[in-house]
Amino acid sequence: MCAKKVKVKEVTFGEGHKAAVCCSLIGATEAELVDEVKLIQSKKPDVIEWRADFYNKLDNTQAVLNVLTIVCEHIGETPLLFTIRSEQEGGEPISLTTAEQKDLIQHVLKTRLIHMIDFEVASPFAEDDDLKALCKDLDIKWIGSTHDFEKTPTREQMLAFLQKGEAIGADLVKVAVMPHTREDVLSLLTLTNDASNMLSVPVITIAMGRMGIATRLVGDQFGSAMTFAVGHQASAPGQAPLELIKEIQTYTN
Ligand SMILES: O=C1C[C@@](O)(C(=O)O)C[C@@H](O)[C@@H]1O
Repeated sequence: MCAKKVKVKEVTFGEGHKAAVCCSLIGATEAELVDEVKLIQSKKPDVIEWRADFYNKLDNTQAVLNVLTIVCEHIGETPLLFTIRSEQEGGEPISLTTAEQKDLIQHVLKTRLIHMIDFEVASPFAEDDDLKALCKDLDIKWIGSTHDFEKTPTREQMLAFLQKGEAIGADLVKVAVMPHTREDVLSLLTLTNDASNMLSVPVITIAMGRMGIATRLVGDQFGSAMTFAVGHQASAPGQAPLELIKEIQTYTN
C-alpha cells in the first residue's frame, strides 16, 4: 500500500511530495526565541518546530503559553510542530515529571496554536488516550518518533519502531538514527523505501551526523516526508542549511 498523504494547513506530507523542510527553534529564553523565529520565518521553511525542551521556563506553564503566542505572531501560516524531546532520545534535561509534562502538553494543545506534536513512541504520551483524543478533536497531527543517537538499529528494528507508531495511531511516523558506516546509511534508505510502501501513514527518516547527509538532502526520493534543516542553529547533528535543501529540491522534484 502507498503511504497515505497527510495535509497540515498548506503542507502535504507523504508519497509523491517533496519533503517538507522543517527548521527548529532552540532558544532558551523568550528574547532568543523571538530573534530565532524572525530569522527562520524570513527563510520560509515549510514547518517550524519549537523544541521546547531547550526553553528555560518549561516548568512555568503560563510562560510557555505566552512564548507560544508570541512565536505564533511571527510564523504566519507556517505549521508549528511542538516537541519536548526526552533526554534519553537526545533532548535537553528538563525538571518536569511525566504528569506535569502531560498537563503542560494539554494546555499547549488546547491553545490550538500548534498544528503538529511529536510524541516519542517509547514515551507514555504516545500511549495516552487523553492526549491522543485531544489531538484528534483539535485536528492536531501527531508524529510517533524514535531516535537513536548512538547507532543504526537493524532494518527490522527500525521498521518495528515505525510500525509501532502506526499501530498506536500516529498520523506520521519518524525514525532518526546515527550511522557509522555506509551500510548503515544504505540500510536507513532501504528502510525508507520499504516503510513508505508498506505503511499507511507518511514516514520520516533521518541518518544523523556528517555520514548521513544524503538522507537529509534526498531522503524524499526514497520516500521520506520531512527533513530537518538549519534555519538559525542545528537542533541535531548533520543538519544542512535550509537554503541548500531548497536549492537541491529544485533539481529533484
Ligand atoms: O526529531 C527530530 C529530528 C532531529 O533529531 C534531526 O535529526 O534532524 C532534529 C529534532 O529537532 C527533531 O525533533
